[in-house]
Amino acid sequence: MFIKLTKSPFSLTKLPFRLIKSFHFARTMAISVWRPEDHVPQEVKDLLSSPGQNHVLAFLHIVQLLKTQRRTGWLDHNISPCESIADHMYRMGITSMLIKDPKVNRDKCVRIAMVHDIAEALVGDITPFDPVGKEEKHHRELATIQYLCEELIKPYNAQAAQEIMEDWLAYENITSLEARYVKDIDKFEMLVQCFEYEKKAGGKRDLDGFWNAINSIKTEEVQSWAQDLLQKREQFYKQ
Ligand SMILES: Nc1nc2c(ncn2[C@H]2C[C@H](O)[C@@H](COP(=O)(O)O)O2)c(=O)[nH]1
Ligand SMILES: [Mn+2]
Repeated sequence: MFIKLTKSPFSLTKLPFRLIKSFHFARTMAISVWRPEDHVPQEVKDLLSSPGQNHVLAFLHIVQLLKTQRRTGWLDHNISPCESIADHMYRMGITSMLIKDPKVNRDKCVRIAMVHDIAEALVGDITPFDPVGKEEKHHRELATIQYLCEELIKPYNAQAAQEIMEDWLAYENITSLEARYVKDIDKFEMLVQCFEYEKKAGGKRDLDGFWNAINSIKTEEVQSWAQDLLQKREQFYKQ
């Protein structure tokens, strides 16, 4: 959907001609307004508009898109088949159960892991290098989680909608120790997967670009896992 800027915010008469020309271009500049509802599969729209509205089923049909969408970072490196978005979140959930730090609520980490990329069902898996950019990615993902919680989850279970929204925002804004751990596990799980793909390719695949992510890992416990992984990778490439 596009919005056309038709009203010029100031009179054109005071500007030199060269600017007027470019302003005409600017006037017709279109701003794309990305909306989650424009990316909902027709089957789900039909289900939501039918008399036998089933919000649980509609939501689960959207969650299915996490099971089928492959992770872009690997596709960009021609790794096929590769893991889906759901595969990534599942192993993050399992990893969260292993945290030893007694200050951490592990169950809360599992919840955050399970929902942190849920908006990608409609937004897609955007890498840090994607031309979409961080701001637009955040806009799309926030609009999507708000849509999922308000339109699909809340009509069935308002409390669940609130909790999922809170868990997603905690991750997005890193507002708790649990969110910090899950942010770290997000990168660590990706690096474990990266090493698994490197080993599967017999070391012939260049995935070095992923390993800078180790610098984003802030907690001591997850960083210790990552350092051990790095050592095993170095040994693998020495053999
Ligand atoms: N090369 C890198 N790719 C990265 C990094 N962090 C994430 N990614 C890829 C992996 C996914 O395909 C996609 C988004 O991942 P999220 O789990 O953040 O949704 O981007 C990185 O540091 N380097
Ligand atoms: Mn993730």
